[in-house]
Amino acid sequence: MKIALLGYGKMGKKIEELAKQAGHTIVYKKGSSLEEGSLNKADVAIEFSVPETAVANITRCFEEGIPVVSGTTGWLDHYKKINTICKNCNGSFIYASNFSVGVNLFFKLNEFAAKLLAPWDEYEVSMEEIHHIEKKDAPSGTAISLAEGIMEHSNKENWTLENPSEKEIEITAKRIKDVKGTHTIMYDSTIDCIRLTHEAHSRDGFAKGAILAASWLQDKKGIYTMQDVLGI
Ligand SMILES: NC(=O)C1=CN([C@@H]2O[C@H](COP(=O)(O)OP(=O)(O)OC[C@H]3O[C@@H](n4cnc5c(N)ncnc54)[C@H](O)[C@@H]3O)[C@@H](O)[C@H]2O)C=CC1
Ligand SMILES: O=C(O)C1=N[C@H](C(=O)O)C[C@H](O)C1
Repeated sequence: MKIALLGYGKMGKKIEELAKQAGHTIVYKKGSSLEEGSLNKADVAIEFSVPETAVANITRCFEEGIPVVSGTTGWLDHYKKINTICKNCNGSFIYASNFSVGVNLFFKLNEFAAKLLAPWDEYEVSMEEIHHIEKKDAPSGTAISLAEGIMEHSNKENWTLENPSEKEIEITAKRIKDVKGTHTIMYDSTIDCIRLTHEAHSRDGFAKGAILAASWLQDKKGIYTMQDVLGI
């Protein structure tokens, strides 16, 4: 598979390393001060950049007819607009707040727990996410996806980073050197606490999942999710 990399930071470099090991070729790379190769030679593009440039990067791929997998977080206010552009261009697109297989299974466990705990009012749900100190957005995209999963199955209507009301899920975002991504959902009562945690040991899971999604998407048209890729 011929891959274009839009964004060449920690994730772009990790994807390059693992894609080459798996026999794929990188035909285009774009970072903030780097542009190498030709986007139109790619079978598929993988976009992990910054919130400010994600929409322009993804749109460019649609306009050039290149299927695109995006993992950049923090730009989702523009998700509807991107969907419309994708449809108008007859494009191919997958966004996931987290491409690791483990987190996508964790999303399912989260929904199961939310459904199970919904009738038990004595448990109050909250969440903690911990990431490296360079991370630009808070809370993480994964934490937002987890909160959305809880909201679908409970009386919670929103999430917040501070002073939660009864209808809000409090998310605590911590930034600690070198942490790759740890998400914990807590159901706390006066008697006990139930915790569900996913901890990434490296960025390999995110990168492998993005390559898998790219390979799955390259011959399809339309808008999909990582759940479609994994069939879960
Ligand atoms: N969905 C997932 O599984 C995962 C998502 N992420 C998200 O991916 C994004 C990138 O993460 P990292 O690689 O750790 O960040 P990073 O800060 O190491 O890299 C971002 C890169 O984007 C580049 N960039 C800036 N302007 C650009 C432009 N106009 N076009 C192309 N590239 C540009 C920067 O130069 C930098 O190299 C973040 O939003 C992060 O939250 C990170 C890990 C997993
Ligand atoms: O910025 C990161 O590093 C990560 N970002 C994603 C997010 O915002 O959820 C996924 C992962 O947790 C790592």
